[in-house]
Amino acid sequence: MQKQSIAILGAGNLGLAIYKGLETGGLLENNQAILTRRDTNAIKNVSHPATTITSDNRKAVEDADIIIFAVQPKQLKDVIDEVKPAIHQDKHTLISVITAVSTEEIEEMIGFDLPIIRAMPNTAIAVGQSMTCIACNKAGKSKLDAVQTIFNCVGKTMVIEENLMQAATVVCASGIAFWMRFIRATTQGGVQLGFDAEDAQKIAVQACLGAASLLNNSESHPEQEIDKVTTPQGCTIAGLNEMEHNGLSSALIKGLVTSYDRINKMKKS
Ligand SMILES: NC(=O)C1=CN([C@@H]2O[C@H](COP(=O)(O)OP(=O)(O)OC[C@H]3O[C@@H](n4cnc5c(N)ncnc54)[C@H](OP(=O)(O)O)[C@@H]3O)[C@@H](O)[C@H]2O)C=CC1
Ligand SMILES: O=C(O)[C@@H]1CCC=N1
Repeated sequence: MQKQSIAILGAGNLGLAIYKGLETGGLLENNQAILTRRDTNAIKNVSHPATTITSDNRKAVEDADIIIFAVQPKQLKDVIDEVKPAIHQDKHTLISVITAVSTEEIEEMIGFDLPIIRAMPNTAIAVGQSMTCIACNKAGKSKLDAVQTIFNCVGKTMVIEENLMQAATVVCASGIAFWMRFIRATTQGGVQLGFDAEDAQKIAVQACLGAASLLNNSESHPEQEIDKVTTPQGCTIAGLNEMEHNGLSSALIKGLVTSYDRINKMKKS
């Protein structure tokens, strides 16, 4: 890939996680990163020499080829108004990781056609394990491969239709929080059964990783793997059925749908 400057406008939780991913994925060896936020003192533990930290969004855009918008949804319009004069159709590729804002809405805010990619990574991007769902506007199709190459360095990618971006936000991005709660609850159970918290968490994390790897490394289905664990009249089926009597699968599905519906409300507010 030809040397490029990547500006992340809004180096908060996700913006910094993306930056860390670019660093650990080796993308800063040949490329430059520019990080912005208003309170630049809050950007900690950034020492890679190929990095500039600034609160000047417009200068960042002038100096960048790829611009990643990573501010909160309500902050986007002001940021776009600020940087619009520095955006050039033939120079810039815009990537937005912002929830509930379509490529069409971004195009309208900017006022002219240019490549816009919506990417929905998750915070595991910091450790190179994101799933990043990607969609684009018409002009963005020519940049899709290049953007996918970047996100492939920090996990896996899936190109999707933009109308699935809301579902991707819930399953992929919010998914990190949902799995964390599952791991935490397992840890709490482990503590009640006798492990100290540190050991209980280690076991919960490795069991979670193991379950994911079983599916990741084969064509298997979760129920096939469950059948291999559940000895007749054994402890696993007893525990699993108790969880289902208490609505485990139903609670998860309802939670996903509630998150999805919340995005619709964010769109209207
Ligand atoms: N967190 C996550 O896991 C995910 C988040 N997203 C989306 O990513 C976006 C960011 O989320 P998240 O990182 O959690 O939010 P944060 O609030 O942590 O980050 C937003 C950052 O934007 C900065 N910011 C605000 N206004 C400006 C401005 N005018 N110029 C430059 N920087 C500015 C803020 O810093 P300061 O106030 O100092 O300027 C802040 O650091 C959201 O749209 C969210 O929907 C998507 C997927 C996952
Ligand atoms: O909670 C949120 O709204 C954002 C989007 C997905 C993860 N964090």
